[in-house]
Amino acid sequence: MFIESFKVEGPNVKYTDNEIQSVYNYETTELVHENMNGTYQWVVKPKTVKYEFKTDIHVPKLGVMLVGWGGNNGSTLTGAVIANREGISWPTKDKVQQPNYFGSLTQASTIRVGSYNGEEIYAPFKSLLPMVNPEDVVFGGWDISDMNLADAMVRAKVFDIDLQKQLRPYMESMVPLPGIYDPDFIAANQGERANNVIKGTKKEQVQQIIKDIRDFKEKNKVDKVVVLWTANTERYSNVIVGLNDTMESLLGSLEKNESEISPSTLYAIACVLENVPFINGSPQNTFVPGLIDLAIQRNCLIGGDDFKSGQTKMKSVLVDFLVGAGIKPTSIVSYNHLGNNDGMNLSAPQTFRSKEISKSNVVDDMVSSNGILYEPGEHPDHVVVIKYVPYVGDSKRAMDEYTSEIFMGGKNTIVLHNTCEDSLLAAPIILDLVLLAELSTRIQLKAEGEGKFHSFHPVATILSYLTKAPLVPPDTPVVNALSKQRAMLENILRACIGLAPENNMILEYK
Ligand SMILES: NC(=O)c1ccc[n+]([C@@H]2O[C@H](COP(=O)([O-])OP(=O)(O)OC[C@H]3O[C@@H](n4cnc5c(N)ncnc54)[C@H](O)[C@@H]3O)[C@@H](O)[C@H]2O)c1
Ligand SMILES: O=P([O-])([O-])O[C@@H]1[C@@H](O)[C@H](O)[C@@H](O)[C@H](O)[C@@H]1O
Repeated sequence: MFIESFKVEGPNVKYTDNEIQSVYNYETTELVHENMNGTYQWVVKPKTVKYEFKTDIHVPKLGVMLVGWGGNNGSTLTGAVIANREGISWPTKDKVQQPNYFGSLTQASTIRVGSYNGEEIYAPFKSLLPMVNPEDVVFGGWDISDMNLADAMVRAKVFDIDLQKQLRPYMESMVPLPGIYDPDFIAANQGERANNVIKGTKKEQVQQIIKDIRDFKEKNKVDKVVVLWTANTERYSNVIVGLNDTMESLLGSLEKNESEISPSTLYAIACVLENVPFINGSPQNTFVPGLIDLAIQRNCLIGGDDFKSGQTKMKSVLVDFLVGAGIKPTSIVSYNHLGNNDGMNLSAPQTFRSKEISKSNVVDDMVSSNGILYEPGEHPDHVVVIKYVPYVGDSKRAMDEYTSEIFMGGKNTIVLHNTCEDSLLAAPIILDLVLLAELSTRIQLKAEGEGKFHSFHPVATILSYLTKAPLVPPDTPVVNALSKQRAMLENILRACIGLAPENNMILEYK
């Protein structure tokens, strides 16, 4: 059964006029490798750590500034939120289509709250904690192309024509601010659209981005801004000692107008200096060590990398299932072709390499979790291929082949064909990223023994369900398995309202 909302009553939660306070006993383990009579024994010791959480329940008026606003993803998300807000429906050859948020974890998924008269009861994921309503979000942003959002929507060829016609009046007045353009970091084929760029030194460009954020905040009277990169994939920046390896070297390089600082890192510097959360939806290493250092020093949320939307999302499910079932993937071949501008940009070797890295590392944690199947250092053959085929446009076609070793020398091969519709999968993920980033900045926590409440670590691992290559703090494990990422997120939000993690035991019925 589905319920729209619920309230928790119990000793572990208190609702006040300003916040939700909770107490959560974090049940974990501590491992020791003990020498017991000459032989070493791993000893696992259950450990309970008491946490306190408090969540500010005042939902702000949120501004979302997209870098690459005029792109397929940016125009698609903007149009979709308008369609939902205005209740715009449109005829298709099958039916009259209603707007929705399908594909958004926060807006279209549910969580189990318990059983009632023998029936499982589910509630909206977004009912866990007060979140921004997407239809209250004010969108803006930058693009190196000056095309207005209505024309950009046409260029994207994502929405049905009748929907585009109805959205045009709302979007044609939306014009992206000039962006920071550096042809050295994206494919040369992007040059023809770069007619809307910020001139000046890199430092002057950063200062302009900061001014843009302040002007946007003032003009739209928003309480908070979150910036998200959905611009084109850049090549990796070279990480060089003295250039960008520390906060000081990065800021020093900015002063010296060093060419190796990428546009995405410049936007990120501006956001961190302005204490505005910055999320990277692409695979490049925007967050060079110096930027991470700066974000930590300024306690500003950063998150990424690379939206996990289709082929890789499926991979982080399938490999988790196979390895978890004791089946040994030995060969993973992931091919896809697409015809949108992202695909054109990825046709350049240096930008493709950024995407190849993020799409390839996603199985590492699952493989290293099973020493029965894999020897130390052993891993499946893993190939990623992306081809640009203009005709298919945004309708990316992914084809995967998974070959595994099974019982007694057997082999199993799974072949998938996945028509991903790139922007219709990515846009709801962008929405979740900005809403969850904003929510996480309203949560404070304190473990027993810590003197005072503090925010989550600025490197927002909490967003990892939504990214191919989760950015984590130094010395933190990377988890890519989708089910574990979703459970982590849900259980942290459950802890904020005094609910235990969903353990799926349903002991009462065993
Ligand atoms: N399913 C998906 O669509 C998906 C999944 C994961 C990651 N991504 C990533 O999301 C990004 C956007 O995808 P898309 O399909 O919307 O691409 P797109 O090419 O349609 O849009 C990118 C936009 O960014 C603009 N741009 C490029 N460099 C800029 C800069 N420095 N400053 C401001 N604007 C700039 C371009 O003019 C373009 O309008 C890509 O990097 C892509 O790899 C997409
Ligand atoms: O998310 P996913 O489907 O694994 O990966 C996708 C790639 O296969 C595609 O070529 C690229 O254009 C998208 O940006 C996205 O990164």
